[in-house]
Amino acid sequence: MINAKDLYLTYDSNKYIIKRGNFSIKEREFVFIGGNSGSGKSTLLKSFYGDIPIKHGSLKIANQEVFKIKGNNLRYLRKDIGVIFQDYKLINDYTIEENIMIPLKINNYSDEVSRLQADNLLKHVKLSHRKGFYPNQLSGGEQQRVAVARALAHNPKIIIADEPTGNLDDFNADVVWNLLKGANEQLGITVVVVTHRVPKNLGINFRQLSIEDGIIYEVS
Ligand SMILES: Nc1ncnc2c1ncn2[C@@H]1O[C@H](COP(=O)(O)OP(=O)(O)OP(=O)(O)O)[C@@H](O)[C@H]1O
Repeated sequence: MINAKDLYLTYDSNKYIIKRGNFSIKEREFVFIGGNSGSGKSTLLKSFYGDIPIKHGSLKIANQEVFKIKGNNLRYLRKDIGVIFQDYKLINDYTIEENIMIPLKINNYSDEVSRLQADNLLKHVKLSHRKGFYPNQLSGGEQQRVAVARALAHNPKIIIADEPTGNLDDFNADVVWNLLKGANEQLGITVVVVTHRVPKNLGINFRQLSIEDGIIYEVS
């Protein structure tokens, strides 16, 4: 699903953030990426959806060579990917239902189908009763559940999450881990998560990678 060969990533060509990256992540795998602050974890995740200015080597996501994709065609890559951030990145001017509809609209789903899908996902993340609320009327844990629903909305093959529980207490972190586990187990979605806190007792098989001095290591 994700294949990197001699992957190099840099923002300004003076210093490579990722060097000689060789790894692969198979369909349906659940993978954690660790490493010290500033080691390049977010940079690596960004490269998965084509958001790095300078890159060398090969990076294939769902059989698409990311580095060959030009401009507007990135939307075809992003069709396969759902992204979750530590700070939720919901749009405050939109209701939570409308937030979940965004990836559906981008991918040309009709209004009717988008609304239906958003409402099903709101039910899935147990927020149907908040449908017309705006993000700033929700707790952090609730906002992250909306972000998970938005990431799932367009039926992606891969979910990429950057410290998805970084702002959450243990209870809300567990809710998010269970949603990601469900996406992996029940929907067969490949999940790649950057985290400092690998959850205990996740209850599924997972693999761990770590980044040190720009080099990606297999931990387990
Ligand atoms: N847009 C950017 N332009 C230039 N340099 C950047 C940019 N974003 C990140 N960097 C640099 O790249 C390096 C890796 O940053 P990155 O955010 O990938 O690390 P990280 O492992 O995710 O860190 P953290 O755990 O603190 O979030 C850092 O030295 C950072 O300063």
